[in-house]
Amino acid sequence: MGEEARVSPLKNFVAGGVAGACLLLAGHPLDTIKVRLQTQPKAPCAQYVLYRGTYDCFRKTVTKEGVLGLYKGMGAPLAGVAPMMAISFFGFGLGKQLQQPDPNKPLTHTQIFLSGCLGGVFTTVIVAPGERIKCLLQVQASGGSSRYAGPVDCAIRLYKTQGIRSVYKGTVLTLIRDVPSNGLYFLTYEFLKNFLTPEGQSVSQLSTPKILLAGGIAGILNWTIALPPDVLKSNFQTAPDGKYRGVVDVLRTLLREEGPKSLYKGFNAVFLRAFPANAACFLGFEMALKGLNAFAPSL
Ligand SMILES: CC(=O)O[C@H](CC(=O)[O-])C[N+](C)(C)C
Repeated sequence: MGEEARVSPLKNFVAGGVAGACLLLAGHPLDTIKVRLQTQPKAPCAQYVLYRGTYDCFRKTVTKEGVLGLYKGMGAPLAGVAPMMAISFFGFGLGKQLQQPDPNKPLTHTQIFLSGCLGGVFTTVIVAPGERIKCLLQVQASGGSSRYAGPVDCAIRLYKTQGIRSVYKGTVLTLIRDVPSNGLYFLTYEFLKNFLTPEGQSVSQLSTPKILLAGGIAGILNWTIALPPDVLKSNFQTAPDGKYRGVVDVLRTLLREEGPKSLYKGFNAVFLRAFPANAACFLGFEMALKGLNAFAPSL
């Protein structure tokens, strides 16, 4: 695919951390809205619905909790998203390196997709507990209760009451969400980078607007397949213990109670966030990588 430079999983790791910080700063407010919409209690009739949509949720959150309300639950992701993206980019780089013994031989689309999937497998170790804690905090804030004082308190209480299984509740759904979507994410970005590079130029010279465009579209496509399992995951991770017997049970219950449209709950918030957050993410990655290539070329 016209990739020229030697892939360094280590550089990918560091630059991926920077990418994660950019992703979070640009995207967390809309993530809060997404989780609140996805998990709001089912109302007996339209009149009693807590949030009528993305804008209504945004307005009510800001009115009731101030702008900082949109950044609720950011403690866990702050400690989680930068490492998560670092691991994701590392796994992607490692997957590429393992499949590309000769750096001059371009990888196929399938190989790039599989490299991205590897990143998704690696990240689940920290994403599953991070998402469990983040979703519980986001939902408790919208429900008006304050059972957990913060991410650390939440993690300790989950662990103390039901052990590590409770902290890792939702792991299978996290894998279902993140493995294929990670593959599509990186494949889309690499494909668009090559597609947008003018004939005879190097992909490493791609302009900032084109990087933003490729990153934004990669984010959108990633969420197109990640959203249905994400809805199931958010509901499963925030449900009282024993409410669902497993992954299939959440799916069946949601389809029975709210219909197939419920699998795309939070659609507007997700897609409003996906473009800017992932555009910022890939721009952060490319800038950090450039810096590393200049200051630590042998890393
Ligand atoms: C589904 C998801 O978490 O996507 C990440 C980007 C985002 O918008 O949060 C990227 N990645 C698939 C690499 C985890």
